Amino acid sequence: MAKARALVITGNGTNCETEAAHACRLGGFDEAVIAHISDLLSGDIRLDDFHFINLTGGFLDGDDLGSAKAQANRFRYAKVNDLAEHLIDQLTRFIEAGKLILGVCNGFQLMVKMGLLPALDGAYLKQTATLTFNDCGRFQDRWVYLKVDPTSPSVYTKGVAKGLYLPMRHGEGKFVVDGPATLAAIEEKHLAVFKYSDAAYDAPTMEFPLNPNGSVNAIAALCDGTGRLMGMMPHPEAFVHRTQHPRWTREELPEEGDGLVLFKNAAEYVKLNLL
Ligand SMILES: NC(=O)CC[C@H](N)C(=O)O
Repeated sequence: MAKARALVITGNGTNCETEAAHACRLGGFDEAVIAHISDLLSGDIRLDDFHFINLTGGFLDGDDLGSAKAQANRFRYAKVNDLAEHLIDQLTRFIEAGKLILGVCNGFQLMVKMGLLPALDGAYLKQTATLTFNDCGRFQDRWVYLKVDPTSPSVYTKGVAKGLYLPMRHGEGKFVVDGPATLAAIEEKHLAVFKYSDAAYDAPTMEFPLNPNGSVNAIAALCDGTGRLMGMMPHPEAFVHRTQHPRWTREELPEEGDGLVLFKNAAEYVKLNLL
C-alpha cells in the first residue's frame, strides 16, 4: 500500500524537528523524514516524494535580517545542484499537486515571508504580510488559548470544537499586513484559523499576555484559500501528550495533547485524497 510521507525540513538553526517528526508519526503518517535543507539543495531529497511538509520552529540563520528572511530567499532563488531546476519549482509543483504544508513559528514566519500565506486569490510567492517584533519588545515563552474559526477552510482543524491550548515561544510573532485591504480579505475569506483569546475561547483578545505579541486582529494562525497550507505561531508538536501540559500532575486531562489533532487531520487528508 502507498505510504503517507511527511518531510520535516531542518538545518541552519531549526530546533523542533524531532518533536515535529514524532507528532507526524503519532498523527498517522507512515513515515516522517527529517532532512537538512542542504539535502534538498543537493538534490538528494526531493519534495515530489512527500505529501506533507512541516516547516519547523527555530532560529533560522540566527534570525539575522529578520526571522526566516534568509531561508525565504534560499527557497525562492536557490538552484538544486543535480537537477536542472530551482527548489521553488519543486515547491510550486508540490502545492499544485494539492499537497499539504504546515509552518510552525519560524516555519510560519518562513511561509509568510515567502508569500505562501495568506496567498490571497492563489497568488503564491507574493508577500503581503509579515511577522515582526512582539509589542512588548521581548521574547515571550508562555501558553496561550487559541480560538478556532470553525468556518475557515483549513483542513487541519476538523473536530476542534472551541480552540486549542498550546505553548508559544517567540520574539517576532506580531502579525501585520501591508494594508487594510489584505486584512479585510483575510477576515472575509476566514483565513485567520486561530486567534489569541480568553481561556473560555469566547472572544479574540488584544490584551497582553493572552495575546503575547500584539498581532493585528489577534491573529495567531493563517491558512490559504485551499486550506492545505497553514502557518501558526504556537507549537502544536509541543503538546501531543498530556504530560507536556504545565499542570498535568494537578488536572484531569485527556491522554492526547491539544496539538495532535492538527497532525491527525493532515494524515487523514493525505490518506483520503493523495494516496
Ligand atoms: N520558537 C521559534 O520558532 C522562534 C521563532 C523566531 N525565531 C522568533 O523568536 O521569533
